[in-house]
Amino acid sequence: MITMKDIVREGHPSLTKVAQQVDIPITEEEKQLLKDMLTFLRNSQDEEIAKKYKLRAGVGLAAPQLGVEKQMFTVYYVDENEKVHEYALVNPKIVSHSVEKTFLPTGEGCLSVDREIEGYVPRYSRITVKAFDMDNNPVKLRLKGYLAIVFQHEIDHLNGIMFYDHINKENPFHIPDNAKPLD
Ligand SMILES: O=C(O)C[C@@H](Cc1ccccc1)[C@H](O)SCc1ccccc1
Ligand code: NI
Repeated sequence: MITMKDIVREGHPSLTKVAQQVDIPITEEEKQLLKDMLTFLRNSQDEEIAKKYKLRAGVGLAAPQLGVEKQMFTVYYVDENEKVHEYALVNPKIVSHSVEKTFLPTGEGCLSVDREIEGYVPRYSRITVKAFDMDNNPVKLRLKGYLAIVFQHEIDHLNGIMFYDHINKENPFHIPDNAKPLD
């Protein structure tokens, strides 16, 4: 079972490298890792399990955060309509995006960052992502809102980019002209 000790922290080289493309079809070992990563996210959002194993809540996890420099990530969260958004994807590419940007008014955090870093993280409001799922099927996803933000945070991890790399250094709370806070 993945716990916080398996998650690498700032300073670990995996977090600032471009991860390797994964050969398709993926191996059984890679498929099992994706399943284990999804289980971590579900566990991290379960009050009892998270308390028992001291897990920080997470809605996304990328393989480089486990020191595995492969283009793989998972997302798991339940939205306000109780809809489960669960993804385990390989070799994702943002193939198109809106000009318009958005940001979380509360800023972002990261399971690999053990400190609060304030400031707005501009993200594309809408993205189209092409990837492969864990059964080697090609997928094309059109995303907006919070899910689009989570995907961009995770895909950044596959390219060695941390959320704070997007924060304006002169004014962390600078709002770009074409950006609107996520409602
Ligand atoms: O470190 C990670 O990649 C997981 C992040 C992903 C994330 C952070 C900010 C904005 C979008 C995605 C964690 O989920 S941060 C902790 C968290 C937990 C529940 C809800 C929101 C953020
Ligand atoms: Ni992160």
